[in-house]
Amino acid sequence: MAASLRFSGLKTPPTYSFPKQTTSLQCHSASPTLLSFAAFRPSNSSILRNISLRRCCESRVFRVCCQGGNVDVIQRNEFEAASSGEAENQLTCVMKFGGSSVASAERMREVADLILSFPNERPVIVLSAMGKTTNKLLLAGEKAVSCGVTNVDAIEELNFIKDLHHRTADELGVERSIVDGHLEVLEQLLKGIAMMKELTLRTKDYLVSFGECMSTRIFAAYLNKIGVKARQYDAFEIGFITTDDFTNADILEATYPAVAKRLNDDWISDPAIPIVTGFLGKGWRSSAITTLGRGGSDLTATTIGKALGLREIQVWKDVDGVLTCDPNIYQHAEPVPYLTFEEAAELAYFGAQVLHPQSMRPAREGDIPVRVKNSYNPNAPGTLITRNRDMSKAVLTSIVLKRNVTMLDIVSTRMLGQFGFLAKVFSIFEDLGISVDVVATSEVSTSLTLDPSKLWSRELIQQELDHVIEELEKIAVVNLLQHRSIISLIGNVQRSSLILEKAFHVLRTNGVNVQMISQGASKVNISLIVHDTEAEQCVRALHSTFFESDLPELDQ
Ligand SMILES: Nc1ncnc2c1ncn2[C@@H]1O[C@H](COP(=O)(O)OP(=O)(O)O)[C@@H](O)[C@H]1O
Ligand SMILES: N[C@@H](CC(=O)OP(=O)(O)O)C(=O)O
Repeated sequence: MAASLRFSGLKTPPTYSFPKQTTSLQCHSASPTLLSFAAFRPSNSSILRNISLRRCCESRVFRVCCQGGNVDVIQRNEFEAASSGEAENQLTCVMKFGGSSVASAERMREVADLILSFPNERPVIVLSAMGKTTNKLLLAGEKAVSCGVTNVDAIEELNFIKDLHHRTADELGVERSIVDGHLEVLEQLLKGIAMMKELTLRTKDYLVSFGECMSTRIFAAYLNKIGVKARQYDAFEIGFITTDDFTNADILEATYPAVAKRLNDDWISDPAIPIVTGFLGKGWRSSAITTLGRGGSDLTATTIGKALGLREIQVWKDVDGVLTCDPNIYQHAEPVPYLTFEEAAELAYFGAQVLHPQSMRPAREGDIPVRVKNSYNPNAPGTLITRNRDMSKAVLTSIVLKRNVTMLDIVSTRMLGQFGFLAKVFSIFEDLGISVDVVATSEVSTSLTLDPSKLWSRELIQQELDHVIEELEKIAVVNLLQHRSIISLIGNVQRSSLILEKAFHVLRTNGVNVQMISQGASKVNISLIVHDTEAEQCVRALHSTFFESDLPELDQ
């Protein structure tokens, strides 16, 4: 059976045939640069895979790409003829506001004004929980484990959360009933935790979901109250399908067409600004609520951006963009005007709290620019993250610190010439499901660091480490070094000699010994491992050298 390409949401959907395919393809988004499709299994309409249809700049064709390569080509003018008229009314961008941006009624009002100050945009809004609600929910859960059922209603954090959401509703002039149901269930859940005397990862995710569910309901109600039509969505009800890795779930491919279809269909049939919960998903096996890891609303936003093929993804924070280093470490950090997806991903992965580590992936795959802006200072230009940027003058872009890292020095017990040593070492980490961050290696020895977040999210940290070492000691002498920090120099590795020369000068002047260094395949990151106690001082000194004094003229 030949496959066909249907353009959903169009009044007279054209159909294209794909002679060699046996699936049907349904368009779920259209933008000037990217169209996304889902391939459906004809027998039961389940999603087979997503397909990106990208504009070929030179020729007047769109190219359909399947996993294995191109499967067919469509004339661009045919598509444009089919989709014209619809594009004018499509959703244009996604705007994500983090907890700091929606921390109070006043902040919510300012965010509403900010959204309305872009009359030409038809945005999808993604919100995090208000202020520190997620932390408070987790604390309340931990207290419930040991406080006894009768004392749950006295948990300070529960009362703080109730008060914050009631007060916010009152101040915005929306009914408290918009969150009352959630607050009641939240209290029941805490009583359940108190009764069971345990807080599983699955329950933790359900517990923290109340934060985003309530902030989005209040905000949507407020927009409607001031005459701006808005519709609230729980991400786990509109197709955010994830793995069942509670507290750290990954988004599955099926999410893109499902989310696009739901948001587009609703928008076309009854336009209202979508207000979507960040951070949350639904486990594909368990059907339970999952979360995408702390700070996961950024990932929700980029996922929606890619799913709908939007023009731009905006993440609104409480800082003037991505900065040259963490402002909590060094207050003279400066905004970085431009970054590539690769630089931003390294920066996020190596610990810059400003972006979720996985959030660049959908944006890069969809080639959708990400703008990091300050909701407290909207006129600041922020940071623009795109596929490419002019690197000819770039040396160092940002310095990132990841603290409390565990490092292992592993030396083979057999001497030179032993093959398979590294393979054995890494298979041990694979078997135990532990991620490795930075590696430096020779034929018979290797030093590596373990991803702290992957360890922290588990309970048996010490036992797990003991187990790793026990396994490694069967083939090597192992030295465990804790309380180390990774300082990542994100920048133009084409200039690595200059970066290293300056960095080592700074470190020597400050009497710091580097314990490991790695410049891997990534063209944007050099990692230095130092002791935790020296790390912040190093970052400040490096910042002064790279960003506050003139660097030598660069050869072009
Ligand atoms: N390199 C960096 N650039 C900008 N902010 C950073 C950086 N490193 C750490 N941060 C911290 O990240 C915070 C913003 O991220 P986050 O708290 O997740 O924002 P939100 O909750 O608004 O999404 C800033 O307030 C800042 O303290
Ligand atoms: N509320 C969640 C998700 C999130 O993304 O928050 P924020 O945007 O405030 O970092 C958290 O605190 O992790």
